[in-house]
Amino acid sequence: MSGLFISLEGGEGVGKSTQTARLAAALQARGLHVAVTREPGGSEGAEAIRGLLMQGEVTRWSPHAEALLFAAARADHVEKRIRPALEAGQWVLCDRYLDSTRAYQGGQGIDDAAILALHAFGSKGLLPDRTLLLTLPQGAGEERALVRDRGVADRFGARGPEFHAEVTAAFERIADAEAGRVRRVDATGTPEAVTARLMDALADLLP
Ligand SMILES: Nc1ncnc2c1ncn2[C@@H]1O[C@H](COP(=O)(O)OP(=O)(O)OP(=O)(O)O)[C@@H](O)[C@H]1O
Ligand SMILES: Cc1cn([C@H]2C[C@H](O)[C@@H](COP(=O)(O)O)O2)c(=O)[nH]c1=O
Repeated sequence: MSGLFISLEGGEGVGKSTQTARLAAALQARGLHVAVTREPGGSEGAEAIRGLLMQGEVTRWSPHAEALLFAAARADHVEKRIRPALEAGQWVLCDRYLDSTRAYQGGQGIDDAAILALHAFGSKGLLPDRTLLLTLPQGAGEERALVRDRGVADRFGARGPEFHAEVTAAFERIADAEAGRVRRVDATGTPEAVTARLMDALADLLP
């Protein structure tokens, strides 16, 4: 039996980690077996690459090098963690996945076709069954993240508002182009309200 693969996407601080945990609990309460994971990371090798990607100066990696590192981390994560969980019949909830590369590295000029080619090579093109795109008014997520991180941003959070606006626009383009896979979910309001919307966006997949 094969499980289902769900990714949660969106810009900085929109509530993906909060909602990944809440959604897992809601699905478990329905008797489903759920594996929770995240990117970059999720396997031993990918977590090591995460350290390289998240620390240091904004200019530590070029956009091309970054795209390769994310693809390498994802290849390990898919092989060691995601595919085995799916093959064991689990629902895999992943906090960020391929669409984050398309939005963040795409937003720095890396061609979408090149990112998809790397994904085809590294991860045999594995796509989520459903992607939940959390949306907030521009800037609201970055503000939440700034409060959470007490003003100390990582290599990506430290970039300016224009960059984050481009990331949001890229996610929107993906959602428009791949409406069968990607569902937008309003991330305003209480965590409880957002989880209820996420469950609605999965209703057609639930047993
Ligand atoms: N519905 C909500 N209302 C208000 N605050 C929230 C809500 N959901 C999450 N938060 C808070 O906003 C901050 C960012 O949430 P979270 O870490 O889940 O976002 P994220 O999308 O995973 O962030 P990142 O993009 O940095 O990984 C946290 O401090 C969290 O407690
Ligand atoms: C998967 C992925 C992530 N990023 C960026 C987006 C975020 O700023 C960080 C991850 O931080 P988080 O707090 O764990 O969300 O990495 C990216 O640029 N490209 C990617 O493929």
